[in-house]
Amino acid sequence: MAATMEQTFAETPLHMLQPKALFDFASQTLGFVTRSLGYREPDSYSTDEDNSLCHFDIREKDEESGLDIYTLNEVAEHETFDDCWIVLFDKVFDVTSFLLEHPGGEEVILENAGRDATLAFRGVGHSTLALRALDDYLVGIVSHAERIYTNQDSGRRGER
Ligand code: HEM
Repeated sequence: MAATMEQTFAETPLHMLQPKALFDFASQTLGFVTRSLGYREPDSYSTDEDNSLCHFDIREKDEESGLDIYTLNEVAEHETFDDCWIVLFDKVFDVTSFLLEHPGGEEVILENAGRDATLAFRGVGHSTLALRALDDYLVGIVSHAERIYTNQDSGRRGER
């Protein structure tokens, strides 16, 4: 519904208003104008998912895979039972919902929470079933400079 101005202010000449009333008038006018221009309180931005104007996705994507790029520092922010990411073969996985499902128990994954778990993962000798299960938890790829396995030139390091 369109915003409307208070009737009382509209009917009273400005010079007749007391300071308090003048202040109210000014803040109402400002509120009216800002709402008309589409301004909303910052809190309301997150709840309005339909408004695409308020949705910014500025994360860089990997050209080759199309995956979101994360630095290892960013991955390290997700190191708890409620928010657990790990890195396997340079890919980033959000395994939070998998922790309690993991046949090997949640502890072994939590020991590697927020970090590269490739060596631990490979050490167990996971089955192809386990490898396929990874897809469900993929959220991104490690930044190019920090990749160990998937850089095209990683095998040539040290030649220069
Ligand atoms: C998203 C990541 C992971 C997935 C999807 C996954 C999946 C699985 C699956 C399906 C199994 C059953 C055995 C098999 O099929 O290989 C298993 C067992 C196991 N996993 Fe994982 N796993 C993950 C991460 C890890 C990590 C990071 C570790 C760290 C050490 C780990 C350690 C184990 C262990 C110790 C077992 C038990 C092996 C046994 O009792 O024989 N897993 N995992």
